[in-house]
Amino acid sequence: MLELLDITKVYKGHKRAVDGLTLRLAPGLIGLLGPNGAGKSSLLRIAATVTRPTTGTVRFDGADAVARPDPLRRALGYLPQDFGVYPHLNAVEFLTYLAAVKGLSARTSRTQIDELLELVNLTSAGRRALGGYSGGMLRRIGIAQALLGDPRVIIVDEPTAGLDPEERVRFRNLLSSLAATRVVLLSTHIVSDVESVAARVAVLQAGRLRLDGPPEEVVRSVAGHVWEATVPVAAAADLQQRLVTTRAVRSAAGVRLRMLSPTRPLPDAEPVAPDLEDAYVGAVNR
Ligand SMILES: Nc1ncnc2c1ncn2[C@@H]1O[C@H](COP(=O)(O)OP(=O)(O)OP(=O)(O)O)[C@@H](O)[C@H]1O
Repeated sequence: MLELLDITKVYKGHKRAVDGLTLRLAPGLIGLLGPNGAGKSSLLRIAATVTRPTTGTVRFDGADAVARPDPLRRALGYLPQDFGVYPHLNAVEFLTYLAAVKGLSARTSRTQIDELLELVNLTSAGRRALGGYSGGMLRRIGIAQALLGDPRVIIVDEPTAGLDPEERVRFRNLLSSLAATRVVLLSTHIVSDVESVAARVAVLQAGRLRLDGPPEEVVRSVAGHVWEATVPVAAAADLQQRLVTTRAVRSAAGVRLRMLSPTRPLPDAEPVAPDLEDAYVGAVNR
């Protein structure tokens, strides 16, 4: 449905932010994971037709969406990382304005705004000026605006930043249910945002795809390479410098280190089953 084909993005005077990347998206939740600067936002801006790729093609339903972006724009809900609001408008006024920009009729807009405020749990705050909203509330308004017009393609850039744990779970479940019939592309550097809900996980590092597949398959990329050992507190910091560690948990006995290594990294290290966090750390350290 949405295809990003051999996409490269070079900013003036910079290295390649996206480097020859191909991603074909079908309905379902796709988690785009990557550390800061990996190129996630650049790729999402290209997919959302906000930026043009330096080279490469975006296709939507088979048609060129770089040359003719309107069909994709009409089908799209996008939450950019730096989403801003008009502080003097209240939520209903702000969403009404955006609904008009999207071309929704006044009646559809009223119904949808009521439903969306309910969905993001902001009905009672709908008439308050956005300037007085907390970071989490603004994020939820950002999510609501992305869903205006019932888009077939939903692109959300680090949508859980600033949400509290309860809101994160709510939001994960919401996107997961939307993904039953829609393309949902979500970027994050937090593995747990996508771990239980993504049908597909793509790991981006330095503008390139390092891993791409269903979570079970991605996890298999580090099978046999994950180890755990308890080490003295005094030795832990040095070992964490020398080894690729995916977790360090303090206990009464010392520090339980979880490490990635093709061979046993310490004499008393035990092999353990890998998880998505291990696969992610493995891919970005390769
Ligand atoms: N408008 C721009 N002009 C110049 N360089 C840019 C621009 N936008 C991004 N970059 C650079 O491109 C690279 C990728 O940035 P991008 O924001 O796409 O990564 P990211 O994975 O989204 O990271 P983050 O999570 O920190 O936003 C970085 O080196 C960044 O400095």
